[in-house]
Amino acid sequence: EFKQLDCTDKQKDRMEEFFNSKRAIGELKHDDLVNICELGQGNGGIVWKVRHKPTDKIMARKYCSFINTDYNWCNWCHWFWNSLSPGKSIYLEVKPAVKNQIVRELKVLHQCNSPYIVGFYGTFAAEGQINICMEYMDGGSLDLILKKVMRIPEHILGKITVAVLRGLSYLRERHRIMHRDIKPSNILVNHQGEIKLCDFGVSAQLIDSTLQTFIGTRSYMSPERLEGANYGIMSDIWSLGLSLVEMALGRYPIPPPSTKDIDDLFKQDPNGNQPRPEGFGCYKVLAIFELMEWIVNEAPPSLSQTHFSPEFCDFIDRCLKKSTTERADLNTLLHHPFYKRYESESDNQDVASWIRQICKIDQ
Ligand SMILES: CCOC(=O)c1ccc2n[nH]cc2c1
Repeated sequence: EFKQLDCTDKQKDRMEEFFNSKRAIGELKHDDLVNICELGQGNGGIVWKVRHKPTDKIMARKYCSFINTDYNWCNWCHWFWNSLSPGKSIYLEVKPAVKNQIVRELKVLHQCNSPYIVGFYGTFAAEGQINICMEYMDGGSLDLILKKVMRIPEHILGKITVAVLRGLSYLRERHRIMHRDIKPSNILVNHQGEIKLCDFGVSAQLIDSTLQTFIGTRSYMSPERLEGANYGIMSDIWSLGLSLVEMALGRYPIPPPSTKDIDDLFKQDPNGNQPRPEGFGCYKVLAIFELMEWIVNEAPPSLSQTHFSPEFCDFIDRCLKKSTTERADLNTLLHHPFYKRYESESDNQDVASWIRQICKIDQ
């Protein structure tokens, strides 16, 4: 798979362009950045769209929010309720020495350069928070895209699959790390049709300082990880499979919707680009612990050939095997017919026009 780590000329040009803008920016300083608007709740912090005043460059800045551990009882209650809110993970307060270690470890992000990984401008500590400045992706994350359309069409999901598998390959081959948190909100897109991963676990200390409690109402964690067993890249494969089913159906697929529910969804809106009505798919949302029991004990979700190609259905089945010995590994998936069908078209103009139409980005 080393060959697929090569980039097309267009990708090389884009990466060269990014390096040049990064060099022009130089050392990032807190006072050089001005907030424009909030982009979303990343894992462990809020993500802002910011402008770098000296160069006018637009970036995304994530604050890693820490809480102070010298909390008294009421802080603890605040922390406890806060940590149960969807989508947020809470970092434990770390001593300055440990915070410096996190900033040091995050510097590895300067070496994470791939067309499938969101660009990194730098990290710095300010006002007791760790800031991570990244490339701005004007299409946002796929969970936000999924709120604008009923579901994502299979040919777009094919391109997303190619980008995620290449991003995972890059992280494994060049940095010997897994992602640890593949899900729609950590896959970003832009109006040029680029699809990139963000929020991967590059800093071991930052991971240790993050409460590994089950945050929020959904879990993309694999059965083995939920059971506390050892987990690795195969856990990312499960998360990819679950994310693809959610984006293909337009709703979190556990508990699995009935065949009739799915047929109704597709009858209502065959190509799935109607905006999602309020209370869409108001199905029984399982409590987080019920959900995790379901993932560990029940059959995994799957797609039906009524609405999806046999290759896509088989790809999903291979990703969502509950046993890691049966689950397909990265190399197997890089040779799967569903991946092969999309790996050759590299310029993603179909993705670009789809994103522009949904996000009403002209150009
Ligand atoms: C909701 C979580 O969003 C992020 O973590 C994130 C990271 C980098 C980005 N660039 N453009 C948008 C971004 C969003």
